[in-house]
Amino acid sequence: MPGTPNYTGLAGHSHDIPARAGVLLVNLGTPEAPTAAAVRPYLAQFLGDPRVIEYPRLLWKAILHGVILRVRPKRSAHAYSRIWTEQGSPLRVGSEALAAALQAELAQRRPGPVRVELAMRYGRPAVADTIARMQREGVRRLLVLPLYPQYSATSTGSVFDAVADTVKGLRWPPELRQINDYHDDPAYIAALAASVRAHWDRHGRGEKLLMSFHGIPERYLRAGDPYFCQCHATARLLREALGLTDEQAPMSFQSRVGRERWLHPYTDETVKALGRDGVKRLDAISPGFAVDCLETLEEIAMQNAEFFREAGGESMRYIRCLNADASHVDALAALVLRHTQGWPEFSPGYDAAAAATALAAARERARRASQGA
Ligand SMILES: C=CC1=C(C)c2cc3[nH]c(cc4nc(cc5[nH]c(cc1n2)c(C)c5CCC(=O)O)C(CCC(=O)O)=C4C)c(C)c3C=C
Ligand SMILES: [Fe+2]
Ligand SMILES: [Fe+2]
Repeated sequence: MPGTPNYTGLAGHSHDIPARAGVLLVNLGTPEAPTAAAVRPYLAQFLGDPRVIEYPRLLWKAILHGVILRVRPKRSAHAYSRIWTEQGSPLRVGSEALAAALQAELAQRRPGPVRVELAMRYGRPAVADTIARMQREGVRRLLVLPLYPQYSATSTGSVFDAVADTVKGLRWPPELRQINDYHDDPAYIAALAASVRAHWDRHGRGEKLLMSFHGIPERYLRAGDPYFCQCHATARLLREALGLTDEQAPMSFQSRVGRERWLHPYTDETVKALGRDGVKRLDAISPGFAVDCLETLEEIAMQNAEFFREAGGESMRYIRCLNADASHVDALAALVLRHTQGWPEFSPGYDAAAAATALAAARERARRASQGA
């Protein structure tokens, strides 16, 4: 029988629940509403993270609270209001849809009780709350999959911090595995290439395909962050899959904040230069984002498309992220299966019926205990 038998005589004790495996998808997080009041606490948590801003702490806290959090929330809220949907923030809606689709796919491919949950690094649902709840519900093995194809200390590394902090506080932490990155995963690259080809079939082919990745300060690259090289590797593999040259498919880095130098070339300068150089129809894709968000829908599809037109281009068409597309779900499911080898819940021969019976019995014992029977 899966799980640890309960020898304690304490009904509802944590041993009493059959073991299950969990997959925790983690994305960046997003404000609760497109308003300055909702954006402020989100930005305070995000920009207060020492993984994101590597700067002398006291000095940075003073700048953050004294200057940035007085100005930026209003500006960001305006940008969010341009992309907000009836269901809420695109990042949340897309991430939830992806988690649900992955849950369904894994349930089909594997016999065991596998739980897929979504947490956010900043805002809600918090990583700590989600892992603690999964633990209470019997998750004894946990795979953490940050929704960042390329590793950066600022994104993936920070997710691992949150996981480590959580595990420290648990009496009985789950067995833990973490996926660092999947920037060169063949199924992921194939899914990206297929999405570009589908776009070409529908809209015709632009003269160039711009691949824009989120930037980070160049200082972090020099300190050893592998992000820049992983972005280059993704870009090269995508070019190869599509049969394009560096010229036909340039890459760039977007979203810089502050005055220091970030990774080059910058996306805004690149689209302006392409427009000036006589490119008329430009395709753009963001292969560093699993799910569409402010940085793709507002910054690329709206802002940079406008920069391109102002510089003389005719139209820049944005190719959406893979979101909950079947090809994306298939790629992530295969990734999960590779990283969970040896876990009984994912292995053929797992007795799902026995686990379900044990779970029902444990629930019944807990119900009786709570009624004082
Ligand atoms: C100022 C430092 C920042 C670093 C370093 C950084 C790295 C980084 N970010 C992402 C992914 C996303 N970032 C998003 C928004 C966003 N990013 C920053 C700043 C840094 N990011 C800010 C201030 C914001 C908030 C919006 C704004 O005020 O401009 C998002 C979108 C969130 C959403 O709600 O839609 C994503 C996704 C990665 C992958 C990364 C390092 C590689
Ligand atoms: Fe960011
Ligand atoms: Fe941005």
